[in-house]
Amino acid sequence: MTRPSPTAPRPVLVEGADIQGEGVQDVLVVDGRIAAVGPDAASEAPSGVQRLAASGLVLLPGLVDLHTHLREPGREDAETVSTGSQAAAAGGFTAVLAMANTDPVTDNVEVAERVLDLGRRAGYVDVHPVGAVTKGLGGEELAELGLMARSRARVRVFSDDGRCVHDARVMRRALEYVKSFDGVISQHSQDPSLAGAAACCHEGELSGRLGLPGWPSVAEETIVARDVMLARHTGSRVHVAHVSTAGSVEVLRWAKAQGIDVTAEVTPHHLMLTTDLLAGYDPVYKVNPPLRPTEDALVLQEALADGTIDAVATDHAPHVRHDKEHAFVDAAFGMLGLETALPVVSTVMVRSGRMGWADVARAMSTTPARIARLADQGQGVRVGAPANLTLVDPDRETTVDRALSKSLSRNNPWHGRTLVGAVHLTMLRGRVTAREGLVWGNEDVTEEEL
Ligand SMILES: NC(=O)N[C@@H](CC(=O)O)C(=O)O
Ligand SMILES: [Zn+2]
Ligand SMILES: [Zn+2]
Repeated sequence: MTRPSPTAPRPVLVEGADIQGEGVQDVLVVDGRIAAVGPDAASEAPSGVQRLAASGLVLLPGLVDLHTHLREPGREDAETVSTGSQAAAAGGFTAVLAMANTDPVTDNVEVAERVLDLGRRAGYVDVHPVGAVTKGLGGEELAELGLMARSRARVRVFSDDGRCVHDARVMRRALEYVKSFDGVISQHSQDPSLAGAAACCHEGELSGRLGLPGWPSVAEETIVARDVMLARHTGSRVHVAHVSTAGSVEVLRWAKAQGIDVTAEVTPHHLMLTTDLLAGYDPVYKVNPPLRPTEDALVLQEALADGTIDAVATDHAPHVRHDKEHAFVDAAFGMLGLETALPVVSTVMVRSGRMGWADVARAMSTTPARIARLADQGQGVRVGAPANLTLVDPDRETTVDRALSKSLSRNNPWHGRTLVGAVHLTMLRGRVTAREGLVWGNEDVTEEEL
């Protein structure tokens, strides 16, 4: 296939796609923006327009991931900004928030701008660095929150993810601080005194039987409850990362009813994979927070459908083989997610009738873009919006093959599973970044073209 032009892309006419599942329309893209939607789009198309036959496909606004681990700087053996960005584009994403638990930690302007620049150079998706809440993720001293916010990276999302900001006083001060520039704290909710570093299996009958250290639901729920009260007290925004329990959903539902400014995300794996998978001690299923029982997964699905949970976020967490292939208790926490997120959501939420495609657009694009205050993303399929678009084949079945991933890592819990709904094409500001497993970024462009 000829490579789509990476710069000054040709005008594109997307013909006959079902827009967010709400009706078949043509969409004209000119100069990286949506120029027309509807029956007149074809007649407004300039000569030389590239036609993209899209009948039978669903057109979504480009997906936005609030929670991605890109591992650069520090663990470029597991993932780089470039390889993670390629996986993101292949998965239908046009923007990702890159978590701060890198080495060095993204707790200052220099690292934040470095991640931003690496993302721009790669050119597959917009990469927005998340800033650490505390220096070195140490949980004690606040990081350069204001400086990161005012830097070129315009950081708005702050998180010590991987660790919980467990000191209530530190959390309160962080919330007060980010309020001045409309930032948000994304919390990894895990009370370390209730679920320590060794905790790796949902605490219940199975953890006892398997002899694995238990990670009780209440270790998440007490932090969620505390944080919504701190958000109420400070009038600031708190975001709950990877919600995994029915009790957390109850707290969120209550907090939202009070008007507290809290948002939450759920991962595809917590929607679909459950504790019983740990019975084989396969470390590919070891993740933080742990996979929960079916009852929790069902409540998470309902809460996503009714909006109590605002967004889907991948928590894409690549790890090299020698960190993952250990006895269960010693293996690293985390699993890949960027390339399977849309197919999993399609399978669990759309095929089941729990959500329509417009709901998917909300949970995977519009709302995450709003939470992260991204100006250029999540604006929907409407005239004037930047042409960040994802074409989905809603009926295509694929059996996941970990060897085909763009990620450098292979810790893929979906390997061998058949999912219904696949990403066909991704477009970033009018430029095709992924199509049927092929990806294009700035690295494919010569210096002259740039
Ligand atoms: N989710 C995980 O199990 N691991 C994440 C950290 C995190 O999201 O807490 C990682 O950085 O590997
Ligand atoms: Zn986390
Ligand atoms: Zn994470």
